[in-house]
Amino acid sequence: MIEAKNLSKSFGKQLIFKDLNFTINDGDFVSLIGPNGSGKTTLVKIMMGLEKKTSGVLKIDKQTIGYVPQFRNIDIDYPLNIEQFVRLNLKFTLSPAKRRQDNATIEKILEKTKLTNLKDRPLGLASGGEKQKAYLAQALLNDPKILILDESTASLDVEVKMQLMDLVEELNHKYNLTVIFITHDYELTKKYTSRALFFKHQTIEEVNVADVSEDMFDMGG
Ligand SMILES: Nc1ncnc2c1ncn2[C@@H]1O[C@H](COP(=O)(O)OP(=O)(O)OP(=O)(O)O)[C@@H](O)[C@H]1O
Repeated sequence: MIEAKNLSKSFGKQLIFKDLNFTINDGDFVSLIGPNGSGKTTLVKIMMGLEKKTSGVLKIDKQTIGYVPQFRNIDIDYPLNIEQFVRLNLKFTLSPAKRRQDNATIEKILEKTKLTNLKDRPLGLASGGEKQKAYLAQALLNDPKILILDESTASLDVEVKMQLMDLVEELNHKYNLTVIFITHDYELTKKYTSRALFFKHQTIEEVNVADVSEDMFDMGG
């Protein structure tokens, strides 16, 4: 469970948000929506311990968080294949027993993310959706209880976005994985998320997903 009480953040004199109060329960599939610059990424950075809050309380049960970034293309000559890329998040070990365990973990994760048949494909030659699945697999490596998708579907084709989200939805259902989805995508918010937290005027408001409207994603700030 994640619980914020009067959580505030400023960068110098710039107030980003003030007195946020919300709870995210285990197994929730929540979207964080709102205009550019409203503080969505800043909030998840605070959750991940990458950024300091200014005041208030943020309680997160001691649990690992997986993070999937926005899609960025990877050069065609990137040296690793999909399996090697997913392995990057493993700690290097010389212990044969630990290596066997790691191999089993990798196999399981590739299966979970439906990458088993693609594991030898050079990442640079993989499609956009396959690359995002590889990032997802990496994020799942340490068995997180919370998965943060930071605009992870942006710049993917509609069909590919849906495939990635179907997979995330399956993980959410099967493993009660909490999903926090930062997005500017109206359709995906409606289709996949069960709760929406709307960043507006330096605060957030819980909105029924049925009442989410396109203007809430206004890019104008
Ligand atoms: N390290 C930093 N130092 C100073 N200002 C920052 C820093 N990080 C973010 N900001 C500012 O904080 C504000 C909120 O940024 P943030 O990235 O959290 O917004 P966002 O809602 O995720 O935006 P977007 O939808 O465009 O990704 C912006 O004005 C940004 O410029």
